[in-house]
Amino acid sequence: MGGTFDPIHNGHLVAASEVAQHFLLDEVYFVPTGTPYMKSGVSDAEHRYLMTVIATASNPRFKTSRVDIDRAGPTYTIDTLRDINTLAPNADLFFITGADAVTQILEWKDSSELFRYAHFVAVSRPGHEIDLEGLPPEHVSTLEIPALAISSTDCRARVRKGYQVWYLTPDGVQQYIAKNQLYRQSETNQ
Ligand SMILES: Nc1ncnc2c1ncn2[C@@H]1O[C@H](COP(=O)(O)OP(=O)(O)OP(=O)(O)O)[C@@H](O)[C@H]1O
Ligand SMILES: O=C(O)c1ccc[n+]([C@@H]2O[C@H](COP(=O)([O-])O)[C@@H](O)[C@H]2O)c1
Repeated sequence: MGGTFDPIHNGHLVAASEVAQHFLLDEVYFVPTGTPYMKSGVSDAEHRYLMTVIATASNPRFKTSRVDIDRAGPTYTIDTLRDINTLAPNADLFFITGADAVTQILEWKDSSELFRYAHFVAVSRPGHEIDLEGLPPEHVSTLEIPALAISSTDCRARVRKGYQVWYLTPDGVQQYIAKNQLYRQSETNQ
C-alpha cells in the first residue's frame, strides 16, 4: 500500500487489514512516498516513515518499506513496483489504493505499465465513488470496507487547532506527533 502517510491513520490500517484478509495476502508493505510530486507542503519523509513503522509494528503481517524514500526524485508507483519486484521476484503483488486514488491512476507515470507488475485493489472510502472507467477490469478489483471518514488532512487540521488525534491514529503515532511537535504550523514542510 503506497501513501504519503502524513500521518498514517486508522483508515489506512483498516484498508490494509481488510484487503489482506480478503485476498489472503501473506504480508502488506506500507510504502511511504519519498517526494509525492502531486502534493505540496508534505512533512519530512523520515517523520512519515517512522510514524508508519510505529503504526504497523504490532501486526506481524505489516511491514514498512523504504524503497520510495531512498530513491531520489519524484515518487512514481511504476518505480515502487519495479523495486519491489526486484526484491521479491516470485511474489504476486497487489497494490492497495483508496477510492480517491484509483480514479487518478491513468494520470500516473507509465500507467499502462503498472498492471504488468501488480493487481490493483480499490477500497471504498467515505465521500468517494469508486470509478474504474478506463482501467483494465482484469487487473483491478474493488473491496467494500468498514467506512472510516478519516483523512491525513483532517488529522493535521485537528492537531493545528490544538486537538489530539487519539483513536483516529494508533496511540504511538499520536505520541510521535506530540513529541515532535508536528502539524502545529500551517501546511509547510516539517
Ligand atoms: N479513510 C480511508 N479509507 C480508505 N482508504 C483510504 C483512507 N484514507 C486514505 N486512504 C487511501 O490510502 C492511500 C494513501 O492515502 P494518503 O496517505 O494520501 O492519505 P489521505 O488521508 O488521503 O491523505 P491527505 O488527506 O493528506 O490527502 C490512498 O490510496 C488513499 O486513497
Ligand atoms: O506514479 C505516479 O505518477 C503517482 C502519482 C500520484 C500518486 N502515486 C501513488 O499513489 C499512492 C497514494 O499517493 P498519495 O499522494 O495520495 O498519498 C502513493 O503510493 C503514490 O506514490 C503515484
